[in-house]
Amino acid sequence: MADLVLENLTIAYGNVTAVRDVSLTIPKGEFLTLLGPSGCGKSTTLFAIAGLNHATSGRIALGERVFFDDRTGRSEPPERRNIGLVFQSYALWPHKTVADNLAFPLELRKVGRAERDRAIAEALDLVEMGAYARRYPFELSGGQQQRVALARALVYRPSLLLLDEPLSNLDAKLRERARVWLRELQERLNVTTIYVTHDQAEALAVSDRIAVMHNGTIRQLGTPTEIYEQPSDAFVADFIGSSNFLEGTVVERGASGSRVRLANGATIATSAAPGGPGEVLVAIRPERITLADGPGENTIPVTLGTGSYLGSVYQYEVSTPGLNFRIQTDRRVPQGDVFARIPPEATTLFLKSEAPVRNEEAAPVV
Ligand SMILES: Nc1ncnc2c1ncn2[C@@H]1O[C@H](COP(=O)(O)OP(=O)(O)OP(=O)(O)O)[C@@H](O)[C@H]1O
Repeated sequence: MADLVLENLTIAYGNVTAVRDVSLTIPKGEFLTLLGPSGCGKSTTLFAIAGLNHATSGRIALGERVFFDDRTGRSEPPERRNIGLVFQSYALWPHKTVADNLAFPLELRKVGRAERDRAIAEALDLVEMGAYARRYPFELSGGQQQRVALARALVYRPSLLLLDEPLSNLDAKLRERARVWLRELQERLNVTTIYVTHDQAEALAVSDRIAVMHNGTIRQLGTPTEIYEQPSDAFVADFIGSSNFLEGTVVERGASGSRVRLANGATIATSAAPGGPGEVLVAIRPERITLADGPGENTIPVTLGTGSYLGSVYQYEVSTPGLNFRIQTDRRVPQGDVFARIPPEATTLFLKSEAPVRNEEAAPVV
């Protein structure tokens, strides 16, 4: 089984280092997503694997086949890497029919006519576009064009499939359906796939593993559950889903849990604190905080403020002197004084010095 291995990959454009010292092993058949904010180096990494840009240093190999190695000076040209690529823009040739779009990469590979026709029919069937072979791209919807682009990337049976935001031109509903369909197809073909997106919901839904990138480095590599439930640092906790970061000071440390005095003076039980200074951020997801009728274990009095309806849940701003955070509930709650319970097992502690830059999302006020 051929694993794709990136070793100490660094890619610079002049004095901008877009990717720094990235190492990653992707087993055969895995669906791995590179996820991160704009400019974090996702596409640069993908293009280096495809051979469309030149890595500065490091090594890229698929099993025994070395695509790039700066120590030996080896750099295989893109057309020899046998990689299927799909971009956000689809990049179909407008003057060629669907079948001719698929024929082109096979002609480049000098595949004979009979074999070519068979491969085209098979690839179009895979993406459920068999009936559209004679149409031109402008006669297809966005979703259909995206399927044709995928068929063109699969028609020569690539060893790797690289997808750069392939669904971002589709509307939200179609996009959701397309990702389920894409994942099913990828599993059926068992083709190793690297998917680039900045959409965390998409990444959580389709991936075997996610590599969360920031400033050209991988901040965390793990399954969607690991990334969501056990973020390795405050950047990941903030970027994936939504997190509150409550400032506090560790007053008691234990192997399995700590006690933290929050900025409002209340002391709560939390998960274990990191080593280092006692100033911490207690990260907790808004949906894990519950409302209680009165005081109790790990419960703090708060004032419930503005509410937003997010479609499936209600989100409220809550405050207590020195602390502001958000909670989510499945029912509408009147504004006023309430008690918020913070389950210790739902907290993750980070050093205060790691505080992320916040991105506030807008939602309709209820
Ligand atoms: N051809 C180039 N010349 C110079 N700098 C570049 C070039 N391509 C990318 N960069 C820079 O490299 C960094 C990483 O860019 P990259 O396109 O890999 O980011 P990305 O994570 O894919 O972002 P997006 O989600 O916006 O596509 C950015 O700072 C970008 O400005």
